[in-house]
Amino acid sequence: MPREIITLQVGQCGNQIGIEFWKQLIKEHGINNEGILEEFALQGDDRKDVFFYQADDEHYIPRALLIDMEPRVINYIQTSQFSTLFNPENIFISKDGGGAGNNWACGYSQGERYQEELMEMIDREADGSDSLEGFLMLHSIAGGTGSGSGSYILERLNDRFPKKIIQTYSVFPNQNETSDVVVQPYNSLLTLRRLAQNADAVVVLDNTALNRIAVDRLKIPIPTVSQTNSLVAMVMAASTTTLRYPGYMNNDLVSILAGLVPTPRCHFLMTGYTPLTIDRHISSVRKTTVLDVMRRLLQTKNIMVSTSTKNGNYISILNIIQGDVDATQIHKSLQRIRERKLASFIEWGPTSIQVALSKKSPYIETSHKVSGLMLANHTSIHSLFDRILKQYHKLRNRNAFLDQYKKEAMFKDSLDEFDESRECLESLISEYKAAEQKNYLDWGNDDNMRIEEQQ
Ligand SMILES: Nc1nc2c(ncn2[C@@H]2O[C@H](COP(=O)(O)OP(=O)(O)OP(=O)(O)O)[C@@H](O)[C@H]2O)c(=O)[nH]1
Repeated sequence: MPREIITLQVGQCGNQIGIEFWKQLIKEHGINNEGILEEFALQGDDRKDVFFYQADDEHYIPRALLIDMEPRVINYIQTSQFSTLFNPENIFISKDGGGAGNNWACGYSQGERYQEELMEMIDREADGSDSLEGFLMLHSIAGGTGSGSGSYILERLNDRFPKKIIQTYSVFPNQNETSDVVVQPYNSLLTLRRLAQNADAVVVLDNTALNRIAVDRLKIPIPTVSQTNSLVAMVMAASTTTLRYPGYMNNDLVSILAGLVPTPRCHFLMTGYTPLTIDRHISSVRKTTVLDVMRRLLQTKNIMVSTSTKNGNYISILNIIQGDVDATQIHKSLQRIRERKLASFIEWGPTSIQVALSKKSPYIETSHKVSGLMLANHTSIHSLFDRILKQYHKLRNRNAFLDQYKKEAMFKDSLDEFDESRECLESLISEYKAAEQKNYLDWGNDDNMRIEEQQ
């Protein structure tokens, strides 16, 4: 029985990374740009029905909803070579087409305004699955639509489908760039509250780290958006391989997340991938034994979040290893990593690196024997949230750029929404800091207990 997953791509970034994800998926499953299965892929034993369904004419159609408040990116997709891949009924562009002007409040209220149409699309798509497992949302947290409308949709999804998994791939803004979106700390803070409260898992895709990896590891002096997006697509495709190629374990999202998220609030995940390639840029990796791959996945420089995993501890790790590998190599590598103490884990629970061996698509040639993706829950993610909070305080202390927000009903009479979101983020940061302590499971149970702050 397939456990179907519906993908919602929201806003410019969501749709841009979405199209790269689908390009990668159709390649891996031997489906052409129009959705037709290639002759050579007719005998495949892969599970296409998790992410696709077949139309009456046998075309494979992505279980995807393309949502934006301005038409540019979706129009581009509709006039590209993938114009017939998606179900036109699953495309939503707001009637006024003006976008959300990089304003969370405007994006949120547009989500509310168009809720009927949006929920109708989601319900129709959900009714079309036999055994829906959940939703993936792709978006950025810093603009207006992906962050604001994305937040609204997350809340509605949680109300309407309380038993379904909601996982997001959330793009965090590049902290090293002078931002084109001056209010991105506001938008990020408001979105993080919804991600904390309404998602089961958030895969953090950090533009700061993606850029650094493209420059340092792949020697691309000025990476384009499309180049960083192919890194994202690689990670997204790899993180779904165990769902798409049947194996013994990790065949559904529930089992993947059960191992990665032991306490529900700490559900923000990091990724690492090796060996990396984009276009013809290949990282300097020549040798890919299982141990090499697993060791590299633990190096901060390969992790796609701009925090240092040298500080703090791993709460959990899942390595998805693809290639010609047998179980003995995995056991030996795990033993070596333990002996060398290459990963520092939390002390309040049973921990070890979980490994899923997964098939590779037979239709794509790769230059390396073994490749690996790490999905990890690491306490140092709080430093990313700390940075957003600091930037937020800078703006908020001056009450800077609040007029655009006050124009929307939600902020007209009070700015409580900001304060509540700040509290939520502060509490998330405290939770991750507490998770670094041995007595984390007692934390909050005893008023007298103090958690030592680790700077
Ligand atoms: N990695 C990546 N980041 C992107 C992409 N497009 C935009 N971003 C980032 O996303 C943030 C801006 O969000 P957008 O997705 O452009 O905005 P939006 O959600 O469409 O909202 P509005 O433009 O206000 O309607 C910035 O931090 C950008 O750097 C993309 O294709 N890939």
